[in-house]
Amino acid sequence: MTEIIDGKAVAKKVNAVTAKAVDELKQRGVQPGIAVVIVGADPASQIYVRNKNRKAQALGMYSVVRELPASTTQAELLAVIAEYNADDRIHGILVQSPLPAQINEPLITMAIDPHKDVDGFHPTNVGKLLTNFPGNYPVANTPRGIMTMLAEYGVDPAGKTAVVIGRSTIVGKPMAALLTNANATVTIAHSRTQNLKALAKTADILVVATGIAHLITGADIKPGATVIDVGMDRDENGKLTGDVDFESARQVAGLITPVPGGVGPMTIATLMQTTVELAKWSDAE
Ligand SMILES: Nc1nc(=O)c2c([nH]1)NC[C@@H]1CN(c3ccc(C(=O)N[C@@H](CCC(=O)O)C(=O)O)cc3)C=[N+]21
Ligand SMILES: [Mg+2]
Repeated sequence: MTEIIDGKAVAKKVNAVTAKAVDELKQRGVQPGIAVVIVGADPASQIYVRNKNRKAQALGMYSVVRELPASTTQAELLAVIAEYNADDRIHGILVQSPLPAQINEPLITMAIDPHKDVDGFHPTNVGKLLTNFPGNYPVANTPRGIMTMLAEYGVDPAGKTAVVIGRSTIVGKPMAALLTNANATVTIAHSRTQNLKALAKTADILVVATGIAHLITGADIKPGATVIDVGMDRDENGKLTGDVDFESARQVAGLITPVPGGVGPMTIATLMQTTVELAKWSDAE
């Protein structure tokens, strides 16, 4: 029997723990704060930013959204980051991607104080993840949220064959690192991978983050596998859909995330969790 992983329900559990942690920090005089910076008026980005802001406020955090025009220069954006790096009310800084062409995205990532890097994209934090460094540091929220869902549904990656389709800095690479650190045997596949679908079918844990709607179908899935769909694609009718063809995949998978209601809500919940952790760690310093 296939079980559907309820990302909304797991997110709710995570958010309940976060709300308690916010209260505890507030009693010590610290209100966790997040700054989200958005450059340009991409409507999809604006919706995510609004959702993040609403969730942060609902959890009792301090939340600011800075909307900058699409014409913002590299220097102007760097100045905004410097401002939040120096602002003691802000523990997490998120610069929403994508950024306009005139902005050098890696340089922006590097400009964020690694202790305020709520996305976990700064090379210092990526390096710590890759080296399985001890101690506290932020880790990319989408893959981390996926690890939380796996744990919640009793999926232990140790010894399992995992295939991650997608090699982005945001999802694929940190996902592979987390699964490797959890003792899975991990392959990263991508658009140039030969025999991609045959490879996918070897996976006990299959994570699909390609941006190609319904790339993976039931025929490409090992019976009983855990299938995690990171896709946020639009179908012919403009409806949100995943990289996995849910209807055929659910006939074969053991566990599967839906889109919407899977990875997305967990990303936001984990972002809030990370913000509170950054506040806690900075308070302990
Ligand atoms: N620096 C940065 N960090 C990010 O974390 C980041 C980013 N840039 N740029 C854009 C992407 C996208 N993203 C999503 C988060 C939650 C949902 C989400 O909650 N989705 C819901 C439904 C959304 C809907 O219905 O439209 C779901 O899947 O159920 C989606 C997308 C974070 N991103
Ligand atoms: Mg989802």
